[in-house]
Amino acid sequence: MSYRNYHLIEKNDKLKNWIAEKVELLKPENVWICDGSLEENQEILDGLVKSGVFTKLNDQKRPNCYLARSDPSDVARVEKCTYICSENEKDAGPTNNWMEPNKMRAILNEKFNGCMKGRTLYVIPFSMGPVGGDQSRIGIELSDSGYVVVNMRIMTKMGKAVLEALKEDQEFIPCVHSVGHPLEKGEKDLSWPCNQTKYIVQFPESHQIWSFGSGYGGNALLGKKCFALRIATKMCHEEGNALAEHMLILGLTSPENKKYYVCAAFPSACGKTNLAMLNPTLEGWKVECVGDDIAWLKLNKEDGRLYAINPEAGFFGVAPGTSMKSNPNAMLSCSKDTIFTNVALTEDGDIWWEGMSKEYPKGKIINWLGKEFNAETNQIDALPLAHPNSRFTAYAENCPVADKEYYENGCKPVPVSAIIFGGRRESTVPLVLQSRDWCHGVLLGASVASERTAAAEGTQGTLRFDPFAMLPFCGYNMGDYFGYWLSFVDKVKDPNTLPKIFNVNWFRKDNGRFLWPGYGDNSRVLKWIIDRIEGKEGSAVETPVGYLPTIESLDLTGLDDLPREDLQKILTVDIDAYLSEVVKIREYHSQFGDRLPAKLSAELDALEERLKQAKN
Ligand SMILES: Nc1nc2c(ncn2[C@@H]2O[C@H](COP(=O)(O)OP(=O)(O)OP(=O)(O)O)[C@@H](O)[C@H]2O)c(=O)[nH]1
Ligand SMILES: O=C([O-])CC(=O)C(=O)O
Ligand SMILES: [Mn+2]
Repeated sequence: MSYRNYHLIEKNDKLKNWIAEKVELLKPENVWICDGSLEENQEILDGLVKSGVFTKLNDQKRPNCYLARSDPSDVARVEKCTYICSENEKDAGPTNNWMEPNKMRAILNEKFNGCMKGRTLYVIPFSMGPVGGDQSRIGIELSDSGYVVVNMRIMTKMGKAVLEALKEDQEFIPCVHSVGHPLEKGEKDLSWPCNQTKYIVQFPESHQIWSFGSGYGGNALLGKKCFALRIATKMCHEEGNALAEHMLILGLTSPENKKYYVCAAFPSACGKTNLAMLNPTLEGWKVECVGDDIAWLKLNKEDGRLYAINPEAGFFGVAPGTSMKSNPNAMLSCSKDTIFTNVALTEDGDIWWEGMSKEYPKGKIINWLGKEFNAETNQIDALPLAHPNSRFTAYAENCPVADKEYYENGCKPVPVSAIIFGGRRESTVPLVLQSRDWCHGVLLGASVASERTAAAEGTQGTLRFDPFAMLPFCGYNMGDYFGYWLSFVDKVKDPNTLPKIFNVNWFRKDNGRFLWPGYGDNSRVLKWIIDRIEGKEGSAVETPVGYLPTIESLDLTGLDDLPREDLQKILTVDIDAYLSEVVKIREYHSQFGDRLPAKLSAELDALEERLKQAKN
């Protein structure tokens, strides 16, 4: 077996043995230990272009950018094929697919046996969080996909420095990934090899990850959803004072120059990236981006506060709908050094997607499937030009509003003042509300429901519960996870040191029209949240579902066009709608049986009681 860069692993016996064992199973043609250098990256990129996987974009327009088109069947996370294989079925809980670990291991052994024939096995050492950081953790991904290597180099801290930091007795998370398409001698490769059979498997007790058959995003970039969420949730629960969450982290500076950090959990494709880098329409306010998808939080026992890091180093952002108008900072983040997946290619070698501009670009366009389209002839069978879940992979540090204080000082944990939950809800849920206290806030998280999006397979638009926006990402029983969240109030001397909890909804509609302008105007809601944190008098009214702003307490300067009836609609609590919501939440929670914390049921009962009283 020929190894490239063998010296990088030579001193670590545990790592060396693990790799050797896997090489025997996977049977690759050769092994490439990634050092993470620019030269190495360029070599892999050039190879991907040569083999037709990548198209290099126009260097004048998009320096150092590439386009990949996936197989049409491999465009999103596959939740049906995602498993939590705990020893005990009950520990995976009713919201996860489960299979007996031994049975799954037998399947995986069969699937992975020889699956890398004719291919290079890349060894990808990566750190989630800054290399050597207090809250950071290390993983090693084995993959037969060059696409995965160049994406992991953007999404994580990847390469030699990680191996140097990894001590022999230190834990690393072993991640094995294959596209599941071995090559026989002389067989020509596909531009996006994958397998119709897919397995995305987490073994929570032994902290192992195995992924087979897909090359796409959350299925294949194993540092992201598999490690930083599914395995990390389990590790945090074991340790007892940390959380791994599907949350953005933003720094918010007020006109008084006071800085606050806010985390927000919304389900996939429900606005995290947009909120994380928003340009406030309110004068004097500044938003800086720490992270747009995942937060690792840790309780500091001394001051009773939660401190957050972004375990990722890049954005894997939703492309459609992103424009210089809706999210200029995301557009600028992907103006260079970016990998685009499943977007359209324009005649001048640039990219395009629905919502980037009102009009189609001129000339010949190649859609995400490789089909030709022209604005003049307008063949509708080539639409949409970009897949609804097409994505850009961009360096966080290329974001114009990347939080300087954070990124230029070694990514040290930041103290969190507020946690926001939210989802995509046409009706019922108001623009913003504050929880009564921590436990009521946990109920808000446990009750998040959202209309389905393109980020995962399934019928779009139908409502599904997605507690804490973690439904596809919790690595253990979600009932236990609710209990764990509740327990934080008992871990601190004064509950006031914990972040205040809020719920938002940017997506209320009336006859198909959004009632709230959203995007940069969401800064008005952030300002209200700060007013609440600072205890500003008269900023809220108490309602059965929590504290809501009055129209007067929202800063609407410059929003004269917004009809006041619309505002009234999104700031009113519809008691009857909430009463039927309570029934649905209770039914949803009942699946957790004896793992549902009594304290959470009591919170829900109390909410129902308050609603009933308001009705009478
Ligand atoms: N109406 C409205 N749409 C929004 C708003 N914020 C985001 N969106 C749209 O929601 C979609 C997804 O937004 P993102 O910010 O990419 O979602 P995300 O939560 O980061 O998604 P993942 O990366 O899948 O976890 C895009 O089409 C946005 O244009 C808003 O305030 N109002
Ligand atoms: O995991 C992915 O493929 C993309 C993502 O951020 C999500 O779906 O939440
Ligand atoms: Mn996400």
